[in-house]
Amino acid sequence: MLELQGVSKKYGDRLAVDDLALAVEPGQMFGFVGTNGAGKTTTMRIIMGVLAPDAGSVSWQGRPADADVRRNFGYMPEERGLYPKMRIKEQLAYLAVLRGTPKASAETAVDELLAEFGLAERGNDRVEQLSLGNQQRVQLAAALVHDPEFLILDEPFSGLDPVGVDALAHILAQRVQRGVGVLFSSHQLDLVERLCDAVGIIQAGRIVASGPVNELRSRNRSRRFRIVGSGTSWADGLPGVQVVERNGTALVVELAESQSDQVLLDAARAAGPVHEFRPLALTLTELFREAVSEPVELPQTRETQEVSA
Ligand SMILES: Nc1ncnc2c1ncn2[C@@H]1O[C@H](COP(=O)(O)OP(=O)(O)OP(=O)(O)O)[C@@H](O)[C@H]1O
Repeated sequence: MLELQGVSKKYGDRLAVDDLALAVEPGQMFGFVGTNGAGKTTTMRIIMGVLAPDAGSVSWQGRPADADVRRNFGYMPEERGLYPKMRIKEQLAYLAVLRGTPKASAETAVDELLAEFGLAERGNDRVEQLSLGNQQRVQLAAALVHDPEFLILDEPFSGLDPVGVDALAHILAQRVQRGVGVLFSSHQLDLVERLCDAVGIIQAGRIVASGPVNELRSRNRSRRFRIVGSGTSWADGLPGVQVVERNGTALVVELAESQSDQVLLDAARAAGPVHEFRPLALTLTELFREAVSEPVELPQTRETQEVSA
């Protein structure tokens, strides 16, 4: 298990990560989500040892994460960082050797990865000759080439078209099936919801919600209900009830915090027989909105800091 405990990091007097704790199991796909500047990249850099935290610890399988432990990690940094002019095969083999893979097995691993990524024919091309989607695949290949047990991926899906997203998601899902843990950041909540078993929602450097998506759903009561009854006009003008969707005799409504679901049910029954009455599962977007709705003072942006510095 990858575990972070009490991790804090300041840039000057700006607190970017604040007493952060999270845990990701082997074989788990963990989505790390938060608004711009929430502290995702900083956290991932701390996990990889690129940045030192001011406080707290990072451990893997119970061992403090030192350089040795981190050799088990594969990393796709925000700033990417492949050499655009170097040939793909050469570059990947170089990275594998750098991380301790013997040269002969590095070359085999590169060939296998390129075949898996549909890039077998492109091994002798330079990175800059590839499309953005293919460059992103090579970036992922660079994170995978030494067969790591854990992957830290900073926005791996950004800028990809739906085909590219599916290709990358498929490759990651295969690794997860083999027991590799994956922590990736993303702003695409629908994608995170589709791919991840668990999520961590970060706001202003703090984890405001984390855990398996289903658990988060059951902890947060939905305010949306689907009702199939007699007509739909009975819901009009009901205090604290907003009609979201009508379809024949089916209705989806959003209930205000102040309104009780029992009042809604009574109103539906007063209009005639009710055939269905159920809260709708929260989407990750709704969970996210709920989790970040607590007012937390947002950190100054990098730009603001630079201007005021
Ligand atoms: N090198 C730096 N110097 C000063 N402040 C920084 C630096 N790097 C990040 N910050 C600030 O720290 C906070 C967290 O930034 P970070 O990049 O970790 O967030 P993020 O969640 O990855 O954001 P995004 O989704 O926009 O990539 C922000 O307020 C940012 O402006």
